[in-house]
Amino acid sequence: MARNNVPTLHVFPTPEEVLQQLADFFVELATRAIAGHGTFSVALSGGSSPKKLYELLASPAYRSRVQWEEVFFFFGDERNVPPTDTESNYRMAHEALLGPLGIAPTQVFAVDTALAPAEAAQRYSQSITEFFGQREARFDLVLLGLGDNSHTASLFPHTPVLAESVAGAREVYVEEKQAYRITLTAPLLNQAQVVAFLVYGADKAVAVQHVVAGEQDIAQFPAQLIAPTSGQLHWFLDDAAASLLPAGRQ
Ligand SMILES: O=C1O[C@H](COP(=O)(O)O)[C@@H](O)[C@H](O)[C@H]1O
Repeated sequence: MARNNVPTLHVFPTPEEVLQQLADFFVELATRAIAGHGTFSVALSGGSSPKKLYELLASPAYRSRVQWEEVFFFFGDERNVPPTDTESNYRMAHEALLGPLGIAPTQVFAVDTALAPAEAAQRYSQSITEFFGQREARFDLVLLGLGDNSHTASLFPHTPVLAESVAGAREVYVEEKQAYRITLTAPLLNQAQVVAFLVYGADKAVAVQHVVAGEQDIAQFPAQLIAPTSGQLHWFLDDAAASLLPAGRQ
C-alpha cells in the first residue's frame, strides 16, 4: 500500500549537529507554547539516543533559554523496572535533564512501576487525562526514538498494542525483551502538536528507510503508526541514519 505521510526531514552530517538543531527546535517550541498558553507539555523518549540531547538542554548554553518552571514532563514509554534501575527511562531522564535542572516533582509525570503493569498503565492514562482537564490530551511535543527493529516508544513489532484505538497508556508484553513495558498508544502520540524523532547512527539506517520511505507494514515497522492527526511530524537524522533514504529525501 502506498503511503502519503510526508514528514519534514532535518538531516545533518554529525550526531552533534543533529542534537544541537533538535535542542534549538525544543527551545523554539517551548517558547512559543509558553507564550501562547502558559505551559509546555513534552513526552520524553527513552533508550540511549536522547541522553545527549537531555544533557545539552541542561547545559549552561541552553538552561537559561527555557522557562523550565512552565514545562511539564511525561514519558512516551517506560520499562517495568524500579526508577532506580539502570534500564529505567525515568532514571536516565532524571540523571541527564530533570535533576541537573532542578525540575520540581510536580512537573514530572512518571509511570508508577511499583504497580502491576496494567494498573500502572491505567493510572498513567488517568494522570494524563487529569493534567489536560477538559482539553484533548495533546502534548506540545512528543520526542521519539527508533529501535533498529523499527519500534518506537514501546510499540514493538507484532504486539497487540499496535491495534489499540484508544488514546492513552497501555501495558504490553514484549516477547523479545521477555518483559512488560508501559507505552503511550499511537492514537495519543498522534494527537500531539509536534512529534519529533531523533535517530542517529548507521545501525538505524535500515529501520529509517523502512519507516520513512518503505511500503506500509505496521506489524513489522510499528513506527509507521506515527502520523500526527493535525500536528507536525519531524525527523532529526544524521547522515549515517539517513544514508539509505532515496535521493532527494536525505
Ligand atoms: O526501548 C526503547 O527504545 C527506543 C529506541 O532507543 P535507542 O536506545 O535505540 O535510542 C526508545 O525510543 C524507547 O523510548 C525505549 O524505551
